[in-house]
Amino acid sequence: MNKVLAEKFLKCITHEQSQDTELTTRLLESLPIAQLVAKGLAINHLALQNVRTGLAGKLYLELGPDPAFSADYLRGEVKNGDLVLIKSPSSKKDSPTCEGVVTKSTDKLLTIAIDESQENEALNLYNSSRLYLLKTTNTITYKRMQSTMRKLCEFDATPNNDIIQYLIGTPEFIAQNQKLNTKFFNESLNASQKKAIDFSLQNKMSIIHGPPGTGKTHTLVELIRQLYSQGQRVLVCGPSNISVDTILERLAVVLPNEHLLRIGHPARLLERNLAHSLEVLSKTGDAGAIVRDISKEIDETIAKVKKLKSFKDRRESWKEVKELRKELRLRERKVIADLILSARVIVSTLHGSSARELVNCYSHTDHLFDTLVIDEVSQSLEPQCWIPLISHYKSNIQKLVLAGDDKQLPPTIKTENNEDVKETLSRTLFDRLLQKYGDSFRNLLDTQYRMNTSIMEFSSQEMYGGKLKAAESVARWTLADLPTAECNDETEAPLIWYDTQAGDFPEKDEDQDGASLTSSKLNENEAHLALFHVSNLISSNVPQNAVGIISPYSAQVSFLKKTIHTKYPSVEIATVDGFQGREKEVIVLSLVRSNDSFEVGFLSDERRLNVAMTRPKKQLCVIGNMETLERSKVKFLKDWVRWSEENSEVRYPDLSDIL
Ligand SMILES: Nc1ncnc2c1ncn2[C@@H]1O[C@H](COP(=O)(O)OP(=O)(O)OP(=O)(O)O)[C@@H](O)[C@H]1O
Repeated sequence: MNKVLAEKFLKCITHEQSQDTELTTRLLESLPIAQLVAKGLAINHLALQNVRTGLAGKLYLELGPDPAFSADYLRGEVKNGDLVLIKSPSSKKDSPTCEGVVTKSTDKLLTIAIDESQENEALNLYNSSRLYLLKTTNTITYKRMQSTMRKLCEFDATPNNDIIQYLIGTPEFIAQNQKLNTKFFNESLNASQKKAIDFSLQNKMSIIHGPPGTGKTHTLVELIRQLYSQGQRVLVCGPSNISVDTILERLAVVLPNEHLLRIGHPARLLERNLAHSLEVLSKTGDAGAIVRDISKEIDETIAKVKKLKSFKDRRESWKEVKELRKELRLRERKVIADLILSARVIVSTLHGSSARELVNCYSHTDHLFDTLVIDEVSQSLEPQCWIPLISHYKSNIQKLVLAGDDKQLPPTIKTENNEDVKETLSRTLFDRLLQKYGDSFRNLLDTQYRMNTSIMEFSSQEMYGGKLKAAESVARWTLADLPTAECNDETEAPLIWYDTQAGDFPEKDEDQDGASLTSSKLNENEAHLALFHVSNLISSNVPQNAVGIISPYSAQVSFLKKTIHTKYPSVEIATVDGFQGREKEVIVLSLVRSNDSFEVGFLSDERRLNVAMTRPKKQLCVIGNMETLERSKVKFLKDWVRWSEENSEVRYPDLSDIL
């Protein structure tokens, strides 16, 4: 059984990787550098300003604007954690190229961490001018999923671990559901949260289903505290750095900090979590003292190398650096193993859980973890969830807690041309287990602490079987309750819909000039209407930073930024994905689609819309053509329009008031 499952996933992951790489390559090859810069995929006209040793002995390259060009700031967008290639425009075969991770990005300086295997190339970049940088596909996650699936294939029989057997399906899982006498650290937890914790404590496997704002993180933190107090060692994972950093931040408030450890590249962590970073701890404080001296020596030698003119001299000095690094690694390995073995709660991304540092510890111990917690499981590919289980097979993990919401964003899948691959990968572990074991081990958190009841209501009915409740503290709040805001028609309404069906708000394609690979839609008048509504709110003293604007279309997001940021720079504008897991006092949702053929494109993705409409706390303002949605083929959209006609304040905007 393990073989069948693993082979199927292996095939799908390999296909997905090739699609992902192909799409990026197609874009990078088909568009000129200026367009890549415009699309946020490249930064041009760079010069290498400095090379230094950064955290964990990695080489850090600092790039700034090339003085040969007039601009003294960098154009383009990269963010911390992006994987990039730094290239020289030379067409020569051996022209230097480096791959690295962005660790810092400002208008004037980019810092890129690179692996020591690329040190020679990095130094040769000093001699090149007009460097540029391209964002690339991160192949590491694919490689880890593939090697995990290969290992799962290699077991002759079903692996000898209860959790793995439940996942693969040999024994039937029978849930225990008793009320325990748990002494909760946080007594303010609601009944559904306490029930979910009791359930997870008494069963080997559980799902905590957390709809928007229902305190999923709150519940996980209490559960981890309970497991910790029982003396357990817990591995906490999620698909992204931000998913696990949110939990770590809150754990740091309630658990002894010396028992918390974060695995992962420091460039990708939230700054406030750096104090728990394995890489940082192994370099600082008492633990790091034995490696600091040698790091200093490495830096001094590198400083010398940079001044050398001839390639031969540089290579000699480089050898010296390599020897020093070897010694550094030996010392680091000991420090790292000590830190891991003394930690009790270890936090990493799913693919980070197979980090060499962790797995190497099995040469000192047979057992690292008792429980595995996976958050945002509905956003994770199933093969990703297998990475910690297989990497820590030796630990014989006895408890698995999955948390997520199958009604919010699914994992991103790049494959478009193969339905079988798409279907296999889009079915998450959450979905598969629910289908297999029914609702018996799903624990729904049923009280949300974010939205006014009217904002929550449609989502609750359509997505959660009408089971969601609004906590008393939020059920009736509106923007008028903000300390600065005036009380008027603009601030008192929790739900507003500007219906644009009169015809003055046509959608259009972003561009038809060869960039069809990423072509998106926009609706300029909707953006002007958004500005109109935001201006009304701000005139009513709603603070700018309380306002968020969401559109499912990236072209509309760009146009909204252009239209709104000159006047209101602190209003946050992003796609739905940019707002997942976040909230704002008020959200303006620009739907864009407005056409006579009732085409709705992306809007048919109900999970994405569910995320968008559940971000606001006190007001949801929708801008959209009700007719286009109502006459589309999508039931969710038809239901939404009909429900909104009854339950929200519908306004009919007049373009002459707006422009
Ligand atoms: N039992 C509770 N009593 C009072 N407030 C609570 C309770 N549980 C959660 N909250 C509050 O609800 C809000 C959402 O909680 P949390 O961030 O844990 O939810 P989440 O489900 O992880 O959120 P998201 O929807 O972003 O996934 C927080 O402000 C939290 O303090």
